[in-house]
Amino acid sequence: MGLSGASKSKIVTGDGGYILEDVPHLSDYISDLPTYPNPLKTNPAYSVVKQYFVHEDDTVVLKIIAHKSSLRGLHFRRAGPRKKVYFNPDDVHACIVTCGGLCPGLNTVIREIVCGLDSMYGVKKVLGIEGGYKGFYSRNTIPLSPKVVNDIHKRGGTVLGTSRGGHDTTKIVDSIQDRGINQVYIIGGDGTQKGASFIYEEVKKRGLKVVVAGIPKTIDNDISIIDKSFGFDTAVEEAQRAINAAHVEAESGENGIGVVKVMGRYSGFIAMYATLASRDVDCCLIPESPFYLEGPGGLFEFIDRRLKENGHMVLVIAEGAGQELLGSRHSSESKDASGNKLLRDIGLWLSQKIKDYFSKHTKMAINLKYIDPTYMIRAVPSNASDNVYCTLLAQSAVHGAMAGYTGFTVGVVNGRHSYIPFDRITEKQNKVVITDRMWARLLSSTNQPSFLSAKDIADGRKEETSSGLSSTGDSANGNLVKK
Ligand SMILES: Nc1ncnc2c1ncn2[C@@H]1O[C@H](COP(=O)(O)OP(=O)(O)O)[C@@H](O)[C@H]1O
Ligand SMILES: O=P(O)(O)OC[C@H]1O[C@](O)(COP(=O)(O)O)[C@@H](O)[C@@H]1O
Ligand SMILES: [Mg+2]
Repeated sequence: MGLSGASKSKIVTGDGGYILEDVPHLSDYISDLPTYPNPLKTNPAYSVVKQYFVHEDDTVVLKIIAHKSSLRGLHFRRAGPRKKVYFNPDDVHACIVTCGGLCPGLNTVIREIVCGLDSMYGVKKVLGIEGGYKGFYSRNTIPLSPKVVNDIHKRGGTVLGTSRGGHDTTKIVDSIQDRGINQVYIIGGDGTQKGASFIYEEVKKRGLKVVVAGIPKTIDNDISIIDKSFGFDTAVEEAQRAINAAHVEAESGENGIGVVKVMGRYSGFIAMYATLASRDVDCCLIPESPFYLEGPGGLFEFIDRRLKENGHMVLVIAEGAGQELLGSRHSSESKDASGNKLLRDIGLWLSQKIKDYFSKHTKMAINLKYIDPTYMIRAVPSNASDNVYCTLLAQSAVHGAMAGYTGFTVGVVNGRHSYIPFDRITEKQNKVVITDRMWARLLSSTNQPSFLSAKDIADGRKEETSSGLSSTGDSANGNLVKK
């Protein structure tokens, strides 16, 4: 096996086209670090475990579908406890920060980092950074202990507070250094993980023995590589409530139309999954699938037909869908503090357009109810399965940090917890692939128009092939399956 140290990423190659995209380790830039036996070995709770530690060569494959002639392809380091740790638990001073928008499960991840550090490794010093990245240099900190975080998983939001913007690498690393922090746990989405990568680079430049570990968060499920982000299931479940309400309203009125807007800036996963789960939805509109309103094959024609057939209909729209139809707003004011494009309210706009169309062009009196549950969906506590998921993610992050790995995001890849380099996580966003079988399943469940011409479909296929990623068409979650 050869190690290519020239590039930014740590690539290890092996036989049969095997590639390990490894994560950095403290020992890459600090020599002669002392190691300690992992205290899990003597932890009575873990005495039942047959194999205490993850083998140091264990890796997780990215491409799970293989052919006879397939290369073994890209792998990531498997997460989990290691035989040796690079920190004496008494010397650990950890901190946790949450950044970006809310997401169900944030408090669970905070809780389980604190409890995992304490119960598995005996680490007692953990600090909560208030209010996101800017909290490192402008806000207070909260000492966190298992007692302090005991009940927080039952609450929505984040007990630490969060924010957008304010990422100042120098000030953040100064604060880490001044406080003597040596493990930094950063919970946040794609923007946050980019920020975490800068923190890691600066820490390395200063030669500090500080681990930087990311835990990916977003209800939009738009983080690539990982199977699914925590809180997504909860968000979909919550979106169902709004869809149910819209259906009840629509069904009860004459020519009732229920319009529900859900989050999803660039990716329509919440809308797609909520639609597939509900079966009451007649049309689902997502950012990845452009649509048009008027003329043959347009949305108005479809709504008209559905109302005549069923007497009511439910439409679910992701906030990022159809933005091009609204026209652009002055670019100076259209970004948030983190640089994310601010979107106009497509749900409200579309509802008005539908009302206008029916009053001007038909004799049909419609009864439209617009429901916007966006913030309700992400402000709830995580459900049972997300709670367990958050616990495992937090523990994987703790194991990685104690083992001296750094510059990584922890994530589940094909069902296995893995350590993924920051750059890999942030290089592109996860999107619904509308030429994939999952979107076809949705189209077949709603019977809505695809709004695609034969040329659009052919172009989409060409694009996937040329980007080196192609869909097998049968992925379980509607993501690309990398070949
Ligand atoms: N390219 C970037 N470089 C450094 N920091 C970033 C970058 N993008 C976002 N951030 C920081 O990450 C935090 C969260 O980003 P944001 O985009 O709001 O949410 P999310 O992490 O959920 O995508 C903010 O404090 C922001 O300043
Ligand atoms: O109003 P806010 O707080 O900026 O959040 C809105 C955004 O939050 C999200 O739910 C998630 O965004 P992040 O993952 O960047 O936090 C987007 O879908 C939505 O546009
Ligand atoms: Mg983001």
